[in-house]
Amino acid sequence: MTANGQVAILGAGVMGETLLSGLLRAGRRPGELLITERRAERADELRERYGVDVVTNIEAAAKADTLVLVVKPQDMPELLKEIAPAVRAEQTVVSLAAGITTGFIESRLPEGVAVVRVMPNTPALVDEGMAAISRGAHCDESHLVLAEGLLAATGKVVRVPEKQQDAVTAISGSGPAYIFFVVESMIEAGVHMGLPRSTATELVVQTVVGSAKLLRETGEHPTVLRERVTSPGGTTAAAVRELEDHKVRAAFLSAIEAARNRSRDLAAE
Ligand SMILES: NC(=O)C1=CN([C@@H]2O[C@H](COP(=O)(O)OP(=O)(O)OC[C@H]3O[C@@H](n4cnc5c(N)ncnc54)[C@H](O)[C@@H]3O)[C@@H](O)[C@H]2O)C=CC1
Ligand SMILES: O=C(O)[C@@H]1CCC=N1
Repeated sequence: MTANGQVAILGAGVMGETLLSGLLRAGRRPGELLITERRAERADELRERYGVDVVTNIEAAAKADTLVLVVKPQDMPELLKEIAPAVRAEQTVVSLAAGITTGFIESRLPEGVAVVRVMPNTPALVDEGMAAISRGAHCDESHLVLAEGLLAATGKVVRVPEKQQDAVTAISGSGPAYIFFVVESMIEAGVHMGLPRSTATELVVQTVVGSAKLLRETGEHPTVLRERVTSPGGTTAAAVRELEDHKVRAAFLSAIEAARNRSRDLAAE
């Protein structure tokens, strides 16, 4: 048993499985983990794949020391109503749901329960996740350390004030989707110009991985790195001019603000 005791993941969809598999890769034993899942066939699939016990939400709330809530924001009220009678003040509740505040969760659980809000992202599946955590009203350092221990299994973790979580959700939570959108667009451009799809895909994926490593390993500002690619009067300058003409920078700003606003609205649904 680790210092965190037993961890239950309530809702084992895309993000629940991502966390589950990361914790197992990081050395947690299947016996330290429990999952709950509304879809029976999905529960069977995960039990078989990972050797973890599948229990009901009430059983998870009664047994586990840490409850990680990974259902959709819209399913959160029902889940909290179901587990509230079994939750105790000595447990830690960790929520990965976009837009759901710690206050929303605290008001639906017994008084005094520590709630940590987390915004993870899917690169956690390959241990390159980015997670931001925020404390609720009843958290102390030990609860944040516990949440960091869970998320550090699959990548980087930073602490942010909760008021920044909607912006974080719009940047790193949804962020992988923007990158994949750019990747799709670049591959399509290659295909339009006659490259075989497999060649275009290999070129684009390695370019994205290489560019990400260059950013991380040099610590250089992206503008500096972009300027180094941009020869005077050359190909990159021609391309960047088109991106500016099509207001791609403004489109990113609007898109990311829309994601932030959507995160703010989710708790009200
Ligand atoms: N997919 C992503 O990239 C990210 C997702 N999140 C958050 O993670 C949460 C889950 O998202 P996904 O995994 O993408 O959704 P998903 O739909 O793949 O997974 C949710 C799972 O919860 C199950 N579920 C629903 N109600 C339940 C209940 N009462 N008891 C037990 N299981 C229940 C569903 O059957 C489903 O398998 C959301 O709140 C989302 O905001 C956060 C960051 C990134
Ligand atoms: O799209 C969503 O609502 C979730 C939260 C961040 C990424 N996926």
